[in-house]
Amino acid sequence: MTDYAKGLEGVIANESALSNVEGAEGRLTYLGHSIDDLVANCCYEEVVFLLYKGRLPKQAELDALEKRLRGDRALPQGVLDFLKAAPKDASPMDVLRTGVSMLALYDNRVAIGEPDLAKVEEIGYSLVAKVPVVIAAFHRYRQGLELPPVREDLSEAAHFLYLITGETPSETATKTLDVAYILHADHGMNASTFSARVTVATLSDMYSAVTSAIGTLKGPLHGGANEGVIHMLEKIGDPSKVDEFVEGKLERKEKIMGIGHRVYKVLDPRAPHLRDIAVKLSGELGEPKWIQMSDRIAEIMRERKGLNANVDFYSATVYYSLGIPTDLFTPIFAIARTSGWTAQVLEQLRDSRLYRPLTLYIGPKGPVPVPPIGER
Ligand SMILES: CC(=O)SCCNC(=O)CCNC(=O)[C@H](O)C(C)(C)COP(=O)(O)OP(=O)(O)OC[C@H]1O[C@@H](n2cnc3c(N)ncnc32)[C@H](O)[C@@H]1OP(=O)(O)O
Ligand SMILES: O=C([O-])CC(=O)C(=O)O
Repeated sequence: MTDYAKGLEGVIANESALSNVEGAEGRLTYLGHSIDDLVANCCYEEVVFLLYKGRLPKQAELDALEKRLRGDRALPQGVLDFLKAAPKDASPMDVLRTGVSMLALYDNRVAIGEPDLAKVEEIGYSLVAKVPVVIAAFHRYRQGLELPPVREDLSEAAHFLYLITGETPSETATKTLDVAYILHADHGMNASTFSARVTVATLSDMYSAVTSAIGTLKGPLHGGANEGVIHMLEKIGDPSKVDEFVEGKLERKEKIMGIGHRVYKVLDPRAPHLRDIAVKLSGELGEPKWIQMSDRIAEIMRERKGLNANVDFYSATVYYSLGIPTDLFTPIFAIARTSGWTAQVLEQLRDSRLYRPLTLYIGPKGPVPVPPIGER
């Protein structure tokens, strides 16, 4: 049998200057800046600018970007009507996927064919501004509440927390979510970004690309793992039960959510940032058991399988500690990753080639006869 890279493992599919995932070293940089330095010195909006423009903004440029994003938060009435009418028990990721697709219907900048990059960039910024509002609006409506009036005096992280709770968030909560946004913004040729690039490389449009990406992020082997982590911790219930639970999973050859990575062969460099925050927040809440259970799971998996925690493992406890409902965890990942998806779509369009790999055909050799239907 011809050898091939199942799941495209190890295959280089394109060039990118945006993020560098160094799997053996456990390093992640955006445009050469380490995520550690970005978390220490920047806000999420600076990272959005970095991904779009290839360099960090000066103060006036940051101010202009913030103004632009804050001024682009209002949703078309048709999308608000859909969010209100959507089944209350729908998955927020499904609602987001449809909501983003619907936004295209109200945007006359959308065009297929040879792209107008300036317009595609405008749509990208618009999605960075609107994706959080789509999620928050659905979350409010499903509880029978109104969406609080959109505000222009709050950062991206603060505004999302304000919309879902109706209250101006604390500085700690805002800073926590801002750091999570920075850490989730971009990550090389991950599955959802790949979907976005494949879609736009047919010269389809930005909304189609981000819709594809949302559908891809949702799966539990990708962004959906953060919700799986909390479900797992709830099921385990107590630190004394961790060993038995993990051993059972390993015996049955089942996956532990939030553990393992296709590229990182050592600890995911985003995980320690999120763990530090999770330790602090769950301690403040007087609920250290979540982090105790997480740490023990990570320890067993390291020892038994040589596998480490990924970004989804501790982000789950961070969001839980902020009081965010579990089914908004993956949508929050989508909010942050919209910056990376849209920047990568722009990068794709600047030097695009259709993605079209091959299949190793393993079906019947044929020609297989086609008898009339009554004779089969
Ligand atoms: C943001 C993100 O997308 S980060 C990833 C989020 N996903 C998760 O956390 C889901 C759990 N993790 C996984 O399923 C995997 O580690 C993946 C999908 C992330 C990457 O996996 P792949 O590179 O495809 O490795 P693959 O699934 O082939 O696993 C290789 C081996 O490690 C084992 N393994 C990998 N991850 C896990 C896990 N989480 N729990 C138990 N075993 C695991 C596999 O069973 C397999 O073992 P075997 O060789 O004995 O059969
Ligand atoms: O890179 C990947 O395969 C998955 C991941 O960690 C991410 O998208 O952040």
